[in-house]
Amino acid sequence: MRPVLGYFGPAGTFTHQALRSITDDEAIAFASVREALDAVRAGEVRGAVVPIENSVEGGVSATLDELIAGSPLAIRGEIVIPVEFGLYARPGTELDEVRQVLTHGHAAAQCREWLATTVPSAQVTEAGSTAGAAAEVARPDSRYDAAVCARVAGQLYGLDELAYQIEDNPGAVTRFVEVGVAGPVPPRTGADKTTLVAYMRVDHAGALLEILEQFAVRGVNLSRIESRPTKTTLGSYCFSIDVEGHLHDKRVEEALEGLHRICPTVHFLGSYPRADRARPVVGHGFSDAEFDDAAAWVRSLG
Ligand SMILES: O=C(O)C(=O)Cc1ccccc1
Repeated sequence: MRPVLGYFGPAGTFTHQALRSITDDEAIAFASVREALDAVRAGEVRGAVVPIENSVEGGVSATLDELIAGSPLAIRGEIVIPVEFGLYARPGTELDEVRQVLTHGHAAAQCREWLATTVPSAQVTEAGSTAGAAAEVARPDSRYDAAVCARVAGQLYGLDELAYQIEDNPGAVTRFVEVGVAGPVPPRTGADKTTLVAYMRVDHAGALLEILEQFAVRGVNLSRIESRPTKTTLGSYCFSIDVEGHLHDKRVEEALEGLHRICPTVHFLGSYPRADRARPVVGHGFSDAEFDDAAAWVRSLG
């Protein structure tokens, strides 16, 4: 295995910026989330950084699906960075000449209003990534006039900035995760998150409520829950869930035991330190000491 990290590239993607915020070491770009995670599974890289959630668009489906698509992977850490977009074109292109815009779907969604107002006649086409779009626009014979991407990508591929901060929701952030092969769970920091995927039974009413109850009755707060189709039949869903806490917190451990009892399948995708280092508020009756005390009391009953 090469002791390097992979990332969703090419150079200049927001994912690349997220990676650069944690290391200056050599890293390998992959053209898709799937290729980056496949390289982790194949042992070609020691881990990979991929986008997972955006404050405007929600979950990144490719990542949520690929994380559970093959041999077990685990999230080792998260990175949250602000995302600001610009419109970049080959030198000489004016804003009113822009007819064809190329960008990643999440970028298009976050700049939809600005594009519709400022370049109303432009057609927006989805690219594999924002930096890939910039690289394509840089080709002299490209059929695309401009790319929506990060400023670093515009500069990297020799494009001119036609506009900056074109996002419809200023202050948007994207969350990225560093993923490795599943192994021992890192120790608790006191400010951790746990990611898992729970499959819902479809044979009776209230199955989703039963999943949520496992957390609620143990005082475990969720920071994200999203449904994803299981890809088997119409109407069959699983839930991708982030919980506040670590596998070795008693309340999380017991919630996972509860899920295991009621769900046909549960994937554990890792416990890792939160990017914001915020410690969860543990309600009365839900601390480790209170769980231990309760268990000791039951044992003492005979
Ligand atoms: O295409 C990129 O640059 C990515 O890293 C994916 C992405 C796209 C838009 C917002 C955040 C991340």
